[in-house]
Amino acid sequence: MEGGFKGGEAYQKYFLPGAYLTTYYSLDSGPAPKAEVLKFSLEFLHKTFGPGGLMGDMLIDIGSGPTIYQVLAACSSFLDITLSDFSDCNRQELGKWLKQEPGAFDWSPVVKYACELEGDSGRWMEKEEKLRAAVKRVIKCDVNLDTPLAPASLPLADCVLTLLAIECACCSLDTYHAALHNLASLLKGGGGHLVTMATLGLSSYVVGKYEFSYLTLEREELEQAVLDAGFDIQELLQAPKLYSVSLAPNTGICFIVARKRPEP
Ligand SMILES: C[S@@+](CC[C@H](N)C(=O)[O-])C[C@H]1O[C@@H](n2cnc3c(N)ncnc32)[C@H](O)[C@@H]1O
Repeated sequence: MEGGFKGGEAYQKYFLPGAYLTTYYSLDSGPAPKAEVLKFSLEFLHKTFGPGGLMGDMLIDIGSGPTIYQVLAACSSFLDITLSDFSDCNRQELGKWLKQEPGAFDWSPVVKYACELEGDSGRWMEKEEKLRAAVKRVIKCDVNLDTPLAPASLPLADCVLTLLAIECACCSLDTYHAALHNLASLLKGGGGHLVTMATLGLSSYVVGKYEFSYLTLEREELEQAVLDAGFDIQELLQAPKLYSVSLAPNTGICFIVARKRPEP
């Protein structure tokens, strides 16, 4: 990849929410690797947040981007959901869907799949309404700050969710470790959970005509970073699910559910 690390400012200038969504999140374009990754993610999230899974008052999704798939399962088990992202364009895109504005992305195929997993594909419209009601705010975040949600300040959360975002925000393994520590500070001690998903073996991915950097991680590096940030890993799922050789040539994906250790 030319030009090395491309962080938050590149997202502000060059990220195209619409292109990202149609490239990586259109389920109805038939069998495609990206659709398999999305379905696999929805299945993992259903298992994690579905009946008998994680629940609580407050969940904060970090680096939401323009997507809402990641909180479809959680909106039935958390009362107060915060979506957050570094980029203005992504927060605006989220607002379009939440307020049902013209031009909002059609998430209905994804919502229907999530409802199928819950054994109720007929109630997808109610699911969308439930999610809209559960999302209480969409705010700026920067994982590289020791107060990632500043200037907003929220009560400590029961769960921090972050998919495919920290790796885009960090230029090195050291900054990745620091970012996880920053996210740990948003959680209740001794009970708060981190749920994260990273793509393995990826160094960049394409949105539209722009190539964004992605911190290349192996499973062991991800695992160690979560442990070092003060978590005990409760579940780790690695899968050889691939995105696209031309757009995002990864070697697999990895999910982790971890519980924050009690403060010393
Ligand atoms: C690949 S997208 C992931 C979006 C979504 N979570 C998903 O699962 O598709 C990466 C996101 O990270 C955000 N980002 C980049 N730098 C960041 C930073 N320093 N802090 C928080 N988010 C950042 C970008 O704005 C972008 O929305």
